[in-house]
Amino acid sequence: MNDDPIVGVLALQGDVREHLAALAECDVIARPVRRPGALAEVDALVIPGGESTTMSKLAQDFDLAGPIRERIAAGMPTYGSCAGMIMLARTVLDGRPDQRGFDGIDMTVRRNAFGRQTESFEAAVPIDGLDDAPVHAVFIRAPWVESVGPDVRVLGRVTSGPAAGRIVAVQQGSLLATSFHPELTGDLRVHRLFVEIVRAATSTTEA
Ligand SMILES: NC(=O)CC[C@H](N)C(=O)O
Repeated sequence: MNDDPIVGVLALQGDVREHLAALAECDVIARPVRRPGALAEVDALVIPGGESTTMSKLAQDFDLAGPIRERIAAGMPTYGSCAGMIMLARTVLDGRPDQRGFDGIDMTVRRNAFGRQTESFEAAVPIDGLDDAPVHAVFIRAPWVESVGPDVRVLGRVTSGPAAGRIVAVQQGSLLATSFHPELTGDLRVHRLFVEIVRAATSTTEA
């Protein structure tokens, strides 16, 4: 029954198509989620990169903010990349005062943290659990994680340059977040890692 979990991609704004394409290659059923009815049908959710302030507003306009928060609190596996990481954070620095996330991961993130001169850059980032080679990480006006709570596992940090040591990949239970955009590179390992998390979570709840 769990052979093909249904993984939704929050489709309000951002690079939705790229995540749907990456997930479709990972042996799951990938679907856009734009309405509460579609959310109710998915086992897991991906929150794409884009602009967190816009996503926050649209989530409220589309009556998805409350239901997503509730599903996450109830254990729905969720992966956020870039703006999606911001939406999953408990605390956001340099956000808009009215922006509201889904309160998933016990962490503080800083929006647009890498600064103007390094708005976009690429770096090799070793990720815990993906040990064969570092991930080629694409950062676009990305957040970094300033601090994490005791239940959050740090999976990856920037290894060189002025931002060396900054946390850019984390996991808390079935919640995963990266500052960067694996959906843009064709490297499916982060999506596969998430699908493993989804399979583990759905098999325990339905066993
Ligand atoms: N590429 C991205 O997702 C950028 C995130 C954006 N800076 C935000 O605050 O939401």
